[in-house]
Amino acid sequence: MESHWASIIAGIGEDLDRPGLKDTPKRAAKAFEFLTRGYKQSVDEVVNNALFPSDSNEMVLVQNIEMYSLCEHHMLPFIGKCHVAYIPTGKVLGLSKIARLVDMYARRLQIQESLTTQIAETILDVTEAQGVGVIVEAQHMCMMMRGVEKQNSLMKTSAMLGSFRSDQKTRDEFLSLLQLRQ
Ligand SMILES: Nc1nc2c(ncn2[C@@H]2O[C@H](COP(=O)(O)OP(=O)(O)OP(=O)(O)O)[C@@H](O)[C@H]2O)c(=O)[nH]1
Ligand SMILES: [Zn+2]
Repeated sequence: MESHWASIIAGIGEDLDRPGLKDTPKRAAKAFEFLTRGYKQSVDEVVNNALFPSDSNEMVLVQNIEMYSLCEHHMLPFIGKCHVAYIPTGKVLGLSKIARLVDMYARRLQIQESLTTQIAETILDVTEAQGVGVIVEAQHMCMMMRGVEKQNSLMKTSAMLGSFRSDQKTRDEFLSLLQLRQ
């Protein structure tokens, strides 16, 4: 990646030998490795068996998980929040693991719709929940810094699985819990 960053810097007409840019290809390569580190993670490793028996069958919501991703079209950041809810059936997932799973998928090249679905399907798969609801709201730098240059548009996507899809009351409970506190 380092040599490719050097070509990009040369490509924009910059002087690779100027002192300020001397280590930039190396830094940029390292930064991009970090920004896409989700490719090196797996669900099993992230979850680390942190599933705990519980007889709760009430909704669990983790709200406002901050999220940084890169759009797969321009490789520019999209930044926002993710809200994840599920209804357990006998076991609950370690709280931090929900945020770690969000990060694992966010730290890849993504479109927001796929990111949302991947998070929801994984939580359903891991917890064997009765249902899962995921909402992502994000601002896309490719729409702000360039292109159509809209500073205030917010993209909201949702994925509703199981009872969150089939049962209107569950869906309503999710949305009202979300509104209790922003
Ligand atoms: N659906 C969806 N579209 C996205 C996402 N991130 C970026 N895009 C869009 O991907 C599209 C790519 O369109 P193209 O016409 O191929 O590329 P472009 O010429 O750079 O498009 P503009 O952004 O309109 O200048 C744009 O409309 C982006 O807004 C995302 O997460 N979901
Ligand atoms: Zn984009």
